[in-house]
Amino acid sequence: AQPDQALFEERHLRYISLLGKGNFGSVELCRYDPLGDNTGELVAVKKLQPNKQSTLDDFKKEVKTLSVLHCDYIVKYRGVCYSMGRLSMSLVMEYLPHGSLIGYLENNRHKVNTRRLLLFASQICKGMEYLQTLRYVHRDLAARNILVASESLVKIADFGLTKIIPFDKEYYRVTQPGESPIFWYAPESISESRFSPKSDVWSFGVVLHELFSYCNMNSNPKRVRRQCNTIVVPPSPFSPLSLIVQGPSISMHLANILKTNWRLPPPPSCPLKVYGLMKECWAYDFEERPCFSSLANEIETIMQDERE
Ligand SMILES: C[C@H](Nc1nc(-c2c[nH]c3ncc(Cl)cc23)ncc1F)C(=O)NCC(F)(F)F
Repeated sequence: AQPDQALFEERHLRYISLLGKGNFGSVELCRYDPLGDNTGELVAVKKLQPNKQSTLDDFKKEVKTLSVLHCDYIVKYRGVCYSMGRLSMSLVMEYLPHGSLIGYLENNRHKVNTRRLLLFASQICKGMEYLQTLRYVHRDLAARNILVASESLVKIADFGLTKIIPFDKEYYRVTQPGESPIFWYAPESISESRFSPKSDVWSFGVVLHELFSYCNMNSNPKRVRRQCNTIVVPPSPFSPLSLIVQGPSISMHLANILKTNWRLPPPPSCPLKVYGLMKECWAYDFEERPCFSSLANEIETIMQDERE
């Protein structure tokens, strides 16, 4: 295996705790301790539980994707660990002790001012800009999938839904959409399962909203299970939906209100210029949405003003 494709021997991977679960399997905190003296490094190990949603093939694609990404704003790939012969494999990544953005912002609200939120936003833009140079669409950009490396560094993680846009097309069309984070989805992704760099920009607008709401859950959209089409949305910015939506399907309902140009209102004490950025990302027509490089510039300009 190539040097960066490190091979981790299962017998030296010591389980410490469960970090979280997704619709693919789980991520565990482990210590890779070949010397057996607890001096080994802490790693995050993603184990696949193949189910209807995700297969070993999807997982191998996720490993392949992460292994070629080298960017300060993307969680580092460490290698793989095979068990049960080569039947099952785990993805080994760097462990970031501050955890995901959601928990961090809820617990450190006092420590995080507007400038810090804007710094995080510009880092996410730069990570996404890098991803797009390789023709990847993330498809699950959300605060829950951003990790906090330090008080001044965040990284994009969870490439489980990431796809490569074919060389001869400008977008990726998904055939069997599984459980969809529709409140982070652009209209064209909801109604046509069409994903492009501009649909990631729409999701980035929702991440901006999460950042400036300090991921305060009761002012945040929720993930809904597409299958059930019946959810109870607690009173939230999606208030037109804060009722039991049944029948034709919540996603068509959402697509319709987005068409009427309804959008999430600005989070409390969100700078107007930042809300302006969100609205740019939420242009109904994806051609009108900015690209991540221009978003990064606009954010840096607002950061200057915040400094004065
Ligand atoms: C399913 C896993 N969930 C969680 N992971 C961690 C975590 C802390 N520190 C970490 N260091 C490296 C990794 Cl890969 C995860 C964590 N904390 C809480 C979780 F619920 C996950 O991957 N979530 C996506 C993202 F990584 F973006 F947060």
